[in-house]
Amino acid sequence: MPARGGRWDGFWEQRARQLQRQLQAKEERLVEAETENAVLHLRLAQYREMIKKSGGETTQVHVQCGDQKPLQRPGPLAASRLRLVAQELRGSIRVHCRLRPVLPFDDEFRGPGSQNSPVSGAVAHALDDETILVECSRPGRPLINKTYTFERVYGPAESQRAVFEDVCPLLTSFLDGYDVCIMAYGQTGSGKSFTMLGPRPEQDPALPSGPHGHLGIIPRAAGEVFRLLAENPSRRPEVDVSVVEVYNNDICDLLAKDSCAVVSRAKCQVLTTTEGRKEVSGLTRESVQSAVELMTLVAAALRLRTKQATAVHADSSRSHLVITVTLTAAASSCSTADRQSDQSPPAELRGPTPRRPAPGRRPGAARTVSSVSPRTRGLGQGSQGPGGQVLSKLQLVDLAGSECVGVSGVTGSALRETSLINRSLAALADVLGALSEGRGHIPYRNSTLTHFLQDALGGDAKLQVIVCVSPCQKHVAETLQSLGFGARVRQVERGRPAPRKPRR
Ligand SMILES: Nc1ncnc2c1ncn2[C@@H]1O[C@H](COP(=O)(O)OP(=O)(O)OP(=O)(O)O)[C@@H](O)[C@H]1O
Repeated sequence: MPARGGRWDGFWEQRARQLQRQLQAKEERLVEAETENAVLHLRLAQYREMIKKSGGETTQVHVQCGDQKPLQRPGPLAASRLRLVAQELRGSIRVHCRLRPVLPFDDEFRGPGSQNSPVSGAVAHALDDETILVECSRPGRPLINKTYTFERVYGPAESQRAVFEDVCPLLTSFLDGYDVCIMAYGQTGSGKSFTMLGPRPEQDPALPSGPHGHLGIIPRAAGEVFRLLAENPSRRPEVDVSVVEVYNNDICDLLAKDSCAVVSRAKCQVLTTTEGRKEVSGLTRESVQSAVELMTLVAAALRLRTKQATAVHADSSRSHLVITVTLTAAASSCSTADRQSDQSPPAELRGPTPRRPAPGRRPGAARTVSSVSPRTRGLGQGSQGPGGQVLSKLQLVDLAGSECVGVSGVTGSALRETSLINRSLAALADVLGALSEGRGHIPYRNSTLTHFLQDALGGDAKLQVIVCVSPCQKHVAETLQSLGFGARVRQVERGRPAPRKPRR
């Protein structure tokens, strides 16, 4: 065996790298096999259910005739549950991609680099539910097709409803005590606000009760959370909401009012609690009793959000928007997920243990607006739940868009905004890159955005990233960048969730 030190160091380093690569390849195969196993478990459960419903007749007939029909494709809800199971096996992060349609404004705005390009020509295509293809052409070079796979890919024709259906299982997790973060990422004008909020929600409060086919995830989620809570009022749920924008690296409280009740856009700081969690100091948290109340607050906050027309998008958001819904409720004797559907994954496939509040703990701040004193909410005080109370946080994030300054044509203060947006998004990519490589130091503090979202990015929250992309030729560089970001997020392994601990 070679001696240590001197020229042998290189040998050992090379050997270590080789073994690490082998280990990684084996681990990837293991995760794939476990995911397939989970899918088979669910199919088996579905088949057993079908057999039960048909009194066993179908099986007998199929067995006698040697019927080898392929398994039925699961319905949308079953498919959502399957994706959730796959997420849990992958370590609580899933990445979806949404390709928006070519829109009239794609022809209106032409950046300096796009004069000769076919503006409305779609070069990105959803090949199937999980694959997106981008045609990359460069002058004098052969056309290259690049494909990316995600847990789900939505084509241009897919509805807001279809996108929301995949988010729904995360909302049941939220009610069961898990922290959840749903985040839209993408280039300016790629459809992030449309996906998260719907069209022009600050003008129309986008109340979930109305007949709005275009409602985005946030109003639909508000409706769904309160619908689920109403199913089990004995949990005595309390919901509060805060809305902030991260603008030019500052956190601004969009619900804050001064002593004359005039909106103040107070600036806040990120703090670390004694439990090591990130909270925002002095943040206004309004107690809400219904989805309509929640969305009315959101709509008011959206009117304060910083916007600016650019050459790519006439109504571009210049800040990252984070809506945080906090739920405190008595623990349910059986989880919302269990009650909700007979399509629940087997118990051994469920996710991490939900977080419980420390006795008397109320995260957040001095200016919390709530009708109930935090001291009345200690563990074990709820009369319903044998395990006391659960506390969970749902963060809904509409990021500002990445953009190429040359194409968006911004100047002056907008240029500073753009540069800070791009820097914070680069910091986000760095954090996820560091997490995916399992680095010892994760640079959360390089930007206010990543510091604020630290618990969602590297903690035990269930994180869903929706990468939004434009189909147009003129945006192809940004599209590839966004898809690369999504692919990187998929590499993040945050440890396989532990089985849920029984509640006492
Ligand atoms: N899937 C879609 N179907 C129809 N219209 C869409 C879709 N996605 C986006 N749009 C429209 O495209 C325009 C740009 O979308 P949106 O405002 O969501 O972009 P964005 O990514 O949030 O941009 P920015 O980062 O600049 O704020 C809007 O007019 C929106 O209504």
